[in-house]
Amino acid sequence: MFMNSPTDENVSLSLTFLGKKILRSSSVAPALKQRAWETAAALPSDSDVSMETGRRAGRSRNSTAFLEELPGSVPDLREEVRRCPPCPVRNTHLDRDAAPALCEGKGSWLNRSRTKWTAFRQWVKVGRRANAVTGAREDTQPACARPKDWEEDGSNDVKIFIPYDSAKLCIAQPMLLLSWQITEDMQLMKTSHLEMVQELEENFQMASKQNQVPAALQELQITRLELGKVQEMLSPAEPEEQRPLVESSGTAQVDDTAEDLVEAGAEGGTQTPRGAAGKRPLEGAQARLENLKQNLYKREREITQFLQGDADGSGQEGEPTRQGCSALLNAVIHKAHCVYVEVSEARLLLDSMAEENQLELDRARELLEQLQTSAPQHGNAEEGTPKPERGDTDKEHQADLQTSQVMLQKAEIIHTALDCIRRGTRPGLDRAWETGHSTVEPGAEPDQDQLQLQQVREENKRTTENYNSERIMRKKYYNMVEDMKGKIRVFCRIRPMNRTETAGGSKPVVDCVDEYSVVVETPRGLKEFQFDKVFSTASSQEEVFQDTSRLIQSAIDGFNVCIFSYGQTGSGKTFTMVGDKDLRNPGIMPRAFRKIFDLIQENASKFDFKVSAYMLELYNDRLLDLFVSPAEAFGRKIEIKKDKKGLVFAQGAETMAAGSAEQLLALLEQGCANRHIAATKMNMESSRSHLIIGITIESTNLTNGSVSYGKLSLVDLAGSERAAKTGAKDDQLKEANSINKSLSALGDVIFALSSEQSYVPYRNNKLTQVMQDSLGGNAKTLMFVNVSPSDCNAEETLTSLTYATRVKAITNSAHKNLESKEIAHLKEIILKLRSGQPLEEEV
Ligand SMILES: Nc1ncnc2c1ncn2[C@@H]1O[C@H](COP(=O)(O)OP(=O)(O)OP(=O)(O)O)[C@@H](O)[C@H]1O
Repeated sequence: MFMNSPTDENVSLSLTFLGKKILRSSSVAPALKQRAWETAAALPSDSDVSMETGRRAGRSRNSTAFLEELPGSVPDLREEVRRCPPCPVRNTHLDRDAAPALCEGKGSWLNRSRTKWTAFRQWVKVGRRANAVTGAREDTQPACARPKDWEEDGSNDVKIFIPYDSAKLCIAQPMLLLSWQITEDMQLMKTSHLEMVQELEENFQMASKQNQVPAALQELQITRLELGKVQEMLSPAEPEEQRPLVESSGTAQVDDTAEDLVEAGAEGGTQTPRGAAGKRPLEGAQARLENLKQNLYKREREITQFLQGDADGSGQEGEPTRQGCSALLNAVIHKAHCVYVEVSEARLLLDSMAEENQLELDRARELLEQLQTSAPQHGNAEEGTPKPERGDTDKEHQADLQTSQVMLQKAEIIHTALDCIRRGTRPGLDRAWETGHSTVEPGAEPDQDQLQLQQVREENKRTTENYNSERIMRKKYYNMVEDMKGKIRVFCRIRPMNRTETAGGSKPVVDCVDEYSVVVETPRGLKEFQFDKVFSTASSQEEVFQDTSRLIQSAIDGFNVCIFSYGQTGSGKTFTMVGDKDLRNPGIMPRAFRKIFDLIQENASKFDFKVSAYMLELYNDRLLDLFVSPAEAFGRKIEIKKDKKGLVFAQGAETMAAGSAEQLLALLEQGCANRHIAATKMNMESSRSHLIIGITIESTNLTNGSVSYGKLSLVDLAGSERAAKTGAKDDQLKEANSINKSLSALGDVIFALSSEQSYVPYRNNKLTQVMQDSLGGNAKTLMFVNVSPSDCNAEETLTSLTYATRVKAITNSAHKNLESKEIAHLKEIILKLRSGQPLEEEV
């Protein structure tokens, strides 16, 4: 290729060729290829080079920078070409001179090409070597200056003729040249990297050497601080001058010198002059530690002396302060008491030590008593025996006395210490010190502070008791007022844990705080509920009934009374209302029957009573009469109606008269036998229906003839249940759905009543229809909310208690169902006329 016009582009192309890039064949005219390779070494001036560089930078700054940086890049080569004399490979004549054999056709094409290429490279090297010899810098005049005639030519265009076959090699050679150059460059880079790494290592070593001393000092400073803290802990009442030097030297002095540290470690805490700088810092720290150890031993000795009653050294220098010892001793005894309480082995050990000590104490006291009473009797010595010298005997006796006193003191101190540890009480050593006694009895008179503390404690106790009793009274009166207002009363009963729950690893989470409050442990903390009465797991059936009996009196007096139990399945509703299966623990119903007839008996001289009862169950949304056989019951249609006074009655159900409690009990047993009961996962005898017993008590006042109608409704609701928990399937699932539906309807009624809504949805379910006169009606109502104590039922328990809290808000309007004598007489006449009976003439 030949470029006559040295445009930038052409220069670029030709230099690119020289600079190890292969020319693109498309830019080479085929005709020219045939002739020769011609390179226009444009030899641009410096300004041209900079212009060129700038333009390229505009196009691709990164690539340009890269080319300019690498040896053999475009500017490099340009410079090289500029410095060197024209290439001698101008034409094939050179070939002829250099290797005539080749020119004469000897040698292969490849050999000839190689020779020419070698000549070209030698020409390039000449320029480099010349540069190296003169040490010329790039910006100075090149050592291998251009021949003068060349400059005189005034032509910058130098034509380099490369034979075509050489050019072919040139096309191949740049690759070799490139790889060679890259290898060389990489070698250079590697060398420089190694140098850099070495330099960095040296720097790092120097820096770490510089840092080493401060780091060590810092470490030692921290050690000193820690030691200072240890000493502080060990000697709370230590005199000022014994405090660790660290306090005075400050905490952030990282640049402390080794001398400072030696100072800190000086023996006995006294300062060593700064001149003692030959010691190493660690030695100073060790000395300090040694000093601390010595202090600790000293303290231990002092305390031991103190405990042994060796107060002889009082007033001596270095004696521990009384407060310090007392505080420390208290702390030790407190810790020992904690261990005694918590570790059974320690308890055993201390108890056995106390027993041994007691024996020792008794022995020591006995011995001392003997010695005190048996003073040496010099005159009574038996005849014939040599009389000891009076002075010797006295001395011996005195010595024995002293020894036994010491023994007693020792035993008493140990006794005090053991007693304090066992009881966790503060030793009365301060008082012993003050009074000069070395021993203090466990029951020793407390000091003024203790007396005050005792008084405050007792006062607190009294105040708490007063508060509690007042709180209970307040609740009681509040309930009475609520009762008078007609509020439904709610009792809560917690049943005991059953075997399944205990075996399953459940734990109780429900507890009664007092007789009006119950708390449930929930994941979010304790939740407290207040009721008119709370019965704990320990409450008996009798106790539960006692609070209920007042209502039975109301029924006798002509009020409409309803007692019902509500709660999760298996929570103890039937147990509360009916009792256990064989009625060894009768519940409210049998007890109520007895109570009715007891009261009737009591009032027999004033009233005439008639008692009748019906017994229904609501099973799968059907009301069934329990006084007839199940088969017959399914054939009957029972409807809930209301009389003129708003009292509910069951039309179509048998009503049985009862003249005694036994008759009523028999009826109850008969009814319960007909009731639907089945075993579920939650309860072996789960009631699958709601049980409703209505007992009507008609009482006629024998004095004025007035008649009152009291009604006692006793309802044992079926338990709310989750099918998954009870394992209910098929028929049981149907039963459970019906139970839940009716309870939900009851919930709606309770919600409407408690929120005083104008419409109460009694008619939505047969259960709510039956209970209409008990909830919000003309009744005194008592609800039992039965709960399980177990954590596995905690969710249901919370639901039940929340439900029951709502019920408490409902107000009934209870009033006596009373008729005057006249009305009663007129009613009787109407009945007789209707039935066609003759009317008796009144006298
Ligand atoms: N206070 C209690 N003391 C001793 N045992 C009790 C107590 N309460 C309940 N139980 C026992 O727990 C079991 C379940 O009680 P109960 O049948 O009364 O539950 P329930 O609430 O009526 O259940 P369901 O709604 O399924 O009929 C019974 O064996 C019962 O004897």
